[in-house]
Amino acid sequence: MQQQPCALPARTTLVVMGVSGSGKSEISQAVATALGWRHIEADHFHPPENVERMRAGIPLSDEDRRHWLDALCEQMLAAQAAGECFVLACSALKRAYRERLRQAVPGLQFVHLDIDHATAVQRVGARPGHFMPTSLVDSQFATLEKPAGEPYVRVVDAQQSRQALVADIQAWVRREATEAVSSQAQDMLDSEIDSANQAAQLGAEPIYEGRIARMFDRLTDGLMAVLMAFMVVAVFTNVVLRYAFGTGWPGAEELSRLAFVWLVFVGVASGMRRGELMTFRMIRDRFPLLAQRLVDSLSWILVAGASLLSALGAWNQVQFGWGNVSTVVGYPVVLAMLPVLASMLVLAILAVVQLVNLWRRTPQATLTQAHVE
Ligand SMILES: Nc1ncnc2c1ncn2[C@@H]1O[C@H](COP(=O)(O)OP(=O)(O)OP(=O)(O)O)[C@@H](O)[C@H]1O
Ligand SMILES: O=C(O)[C@H](O)[C@@H](O)[C@H](O)[C@H](O)CO
Repeated sequence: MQQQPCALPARTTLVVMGVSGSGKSEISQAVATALGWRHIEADHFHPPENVERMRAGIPLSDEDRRHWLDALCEQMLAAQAAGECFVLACSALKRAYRERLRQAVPGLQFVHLDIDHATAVQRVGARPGHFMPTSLVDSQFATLEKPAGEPYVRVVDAQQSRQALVADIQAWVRREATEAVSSQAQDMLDSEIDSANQAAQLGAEPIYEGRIARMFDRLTDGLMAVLMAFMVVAVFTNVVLRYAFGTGWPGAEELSRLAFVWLVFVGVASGMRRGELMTFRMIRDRFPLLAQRLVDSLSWILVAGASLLSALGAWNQVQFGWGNVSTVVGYPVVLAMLPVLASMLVLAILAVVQLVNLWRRTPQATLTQAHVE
């Protein structure tokens, strides 16, 4: 059967292991055929001396198996280099042998054909012409270190029918491949989310610290608390008056709207000072350090420019609204423009401060500090 190029990105390598007579050769060949994977028969890579030893009833030693395992590693790597999945039939009796194979092919899967001594002896004895004598079955069991507990291992009862074994192994391989693919997909998704989180994040450090900053924070925090409390009380009072007493406070909506405008603009200035505004750095982070500084500088110049333009607009509105009053309460409408003007001026100043910071701090500090808004 012709091997298909191996399309699965994970769990594409399998060793069918066990003592002599467990059915490695036959079952692994059937599994390889069913999956369309390359079949590698480890017995074909024993040097002639090893075969002669076994024929003579002498168990192989670690040393005898060393070069054989090396040859098997080469075969597995060759299959992988050719882009083929493979099933290797190999006794792999000791943990150290399996580790040697895993070293060459990380993530290698093992199916252990677990068989009892009597069945193994019976099967080996019923194979006329094979070099392996039944006298060596004892030594096979003596050497065997079961793989239970090692990674990517399935133990199956080798006394089952051939069809049941092939179906079981095939299903396990497919399940493992699906799980590996979905966990790879999950990993990719996680890393996408991580990089998205890195791309859009809160600025890590405050722009400016010091006595004035502390005063500014106290002032803005206090102002926001008062505005918030006022809005809650105004809206709540109005609702209670309206539904409980059939009256109302006509100015509540207008004043809470005004408080909201103040809250937003005071909040923007406060958030900017603390470095808490959302920043996007996905593209900027791909530049070398110097280019990052230049991009950051340009970004802060744009922030300063845009803030100044907004301040100018707010100033024009202040002049225009001078003398005008609101319809319900009658407060001067410049009160709604003042927070915009003040906030935009603060933003422009902070942007200039940050521009200076950029070139005064070390490149590393600049890296964590920079905002591209
Ligand atoms: N599930 C099974 N039921 C009955 N007989 C089986 C089963 N699997 C394999 N056999 C038979 O058992 C004998 C040994 O099988 P096989 O040669 O595949 O084992 P092996 O583990 O590769 O042995 P060795 O390592 O000595 O080559 C063969 O005659 C095979 O037809
Ligand atoms: O590690 C081993 O002792 C050998 O690989 C044996 O398992 C034989 O090769 C096999 O049994 C003969 O078919």
